[in-house]
Amino acid sequence: MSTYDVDVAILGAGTAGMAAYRAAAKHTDSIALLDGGPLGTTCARVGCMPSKLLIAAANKAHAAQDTARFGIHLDPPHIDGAAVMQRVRDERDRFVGFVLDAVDDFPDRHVIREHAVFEDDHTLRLTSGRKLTARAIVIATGSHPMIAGPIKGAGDRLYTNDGIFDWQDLPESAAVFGAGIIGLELGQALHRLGVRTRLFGRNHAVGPISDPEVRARAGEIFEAEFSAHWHADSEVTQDGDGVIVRWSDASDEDAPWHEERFDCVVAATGRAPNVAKLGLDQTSLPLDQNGVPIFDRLSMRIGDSHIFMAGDCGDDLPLLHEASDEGTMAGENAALLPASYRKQRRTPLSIVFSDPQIALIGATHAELTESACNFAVGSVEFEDQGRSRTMGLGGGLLRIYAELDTGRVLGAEMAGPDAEHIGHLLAWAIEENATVDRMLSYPFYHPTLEEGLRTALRNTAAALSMGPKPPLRSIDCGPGA
Ligand SMILES: Cc1cc2nc3c(=O)[nH]c(=O)nc-3n(C[C@H](O)[C@H](O)[C@H](O)COP(=O)(O)OP(=O)(O)OC[C@H]3O[C@@H](n4cnc5c(N)ncnc54)[C@H](O)[C@@H]3O)c2cc1C
Ligand SMILES: NC(=O)c1ccc[n+]([C@@H]2O[C@H](COP(=O)([O-])OP(=O)(O)OC[C@H]3O[C@@H](n4cnc5c(N)ncnc54)[C@H](O)[C@@H]3O)[C@@H](O)[C@H]2O)c1
Repeated sequence: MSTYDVDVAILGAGTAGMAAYRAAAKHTDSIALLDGGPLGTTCARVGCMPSKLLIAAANKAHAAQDTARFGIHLDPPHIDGAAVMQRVRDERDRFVGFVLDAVDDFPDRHVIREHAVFEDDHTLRLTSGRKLTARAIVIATGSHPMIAGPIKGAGDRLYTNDGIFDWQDLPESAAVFGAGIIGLELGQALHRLGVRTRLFGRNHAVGPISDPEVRARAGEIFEAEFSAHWHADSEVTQDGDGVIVRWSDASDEDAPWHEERFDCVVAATGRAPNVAKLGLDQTSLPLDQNGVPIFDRLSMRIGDSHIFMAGDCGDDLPLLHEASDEGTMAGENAALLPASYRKQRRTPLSIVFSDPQIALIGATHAELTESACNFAVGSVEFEDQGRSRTMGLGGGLLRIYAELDTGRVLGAEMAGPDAEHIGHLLAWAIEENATVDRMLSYPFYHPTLEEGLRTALRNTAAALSMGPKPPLRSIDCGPGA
């Protein structure tokens, strides 16, 4: 007979927590899924889905303004900001509804609508003051936007992803801080929706790109479309119902300072795991310098304890599909303790839904360089690539990294058209341990963007001394291949 109130307690009913719940429920009926916050998941409420809805509207507006070069002349489109935001909210609410229905399907006895903090390794204190003991625990508490430095000066004109999808209308102007994934996606979307936008980054980051050549190419394409400063010093002050931003180029101490007024600041300056308020200091868990428990990413177990991490709170790969995988592993292992299984992780894949899209697949350029791995690089530029050119999709760069001697594809970074699809093809091939030679044996249709992938593979084979360099633009495979 158990001495604990429940077998498995799960802190957080987001993507990771719900996956943990489903996995644990296959093995035990004694579960508490705890969450006192709004249900619906970060992904559906304030993350992946509403951001992609905003981007979809922005890309429609952009396409409607970009027809003249095809010989099609339209009146400039009228962007009805209130209607744009109405669709974002309506569709977002639909996605949130799907999640709420899923939670409604969980037995009431399993769901406790309260937050929890640790009193000791097995005891949780709930918001109501009630205590709950658990044999095993999964921490799946997510993350929150980090606000630090000059942007605090924006006062109540500061927005994060937690607030902007509830806007009733689009602002006239916005200063977007952070040129990471969220900043690029939202900054470009606001610009395309007619919002006067300026993007301020740090340390020359362009999304998550680590390859200097891909980063330079992406930066050049974005800068040609909207105002972006990849390494800016800035000062922000609230000015009535707006903000004044002063900025200069941080790479040059003699650079002049500029000043511009905006309706608001959108902060996309990184996210921090929700661990600080969990009372982890009351436990025996090992913590890293940021206070995040140190766990094994193949089992999600913290040391040899009965406590597991899952999702964004682990500060590892804060992406939806990773949160789901981690939740499943953590929930199953929590229920099966003392058995705890280690599982291979999937090939890393990260996609930014900007235009050009960005994809990082497998090992990054930075990881390979730091590990002193012997690798060769082959690339393709999409500016003159047949399909990209016919569709007017614009340029971009794909660079593929392959192991010397074996020809095994290790990774790739891309900023270019339809990187979401080419990224998947590469990730699936890496998952199968494919070599460049093997990938070149796959079929490629003409004229497609995938022919650009083939050109990059042929160039990689040449760089490995495993094949001839293709003729310029791979003309032997068709025009613009
Ligand atoms: C703007 C934006 C866009 C994104 N777009 C993408 C994308 O396109 N693709 C992609 O793969 N990823 C994307 N992400 C990342 C993705 O949304 C996250 O990786 C994922 O939602 C993390 O899920 P989670 O379960 O860890 O956290 P969450 O879904 O945030 O769940 C955490 C839950 O824990 C609860 N909680 C917190 N503290 C406690 C406590 N003490 N006790 C009990 N419960 C607690 C919270 O209330 C919350 O419900 C995006 C993120 C953002 C912000
Ligand atoms: N398409 C997707 O998969 C997707 C989309 C959005 C978010 N996400 C997830 O959410 C996470 C968080 O996204 P994010 O964009 O907030 O973080 P991020 O870490 O990608 O980027 C934050 C950027 O802000 C910069 N920065 C910090 N302080 C600054 C300041 N004061 N001024 C200017 N720049 C500053 C940082 O140098 C960094 O480049 C991502 O890591 C990602 O995993 C994924």
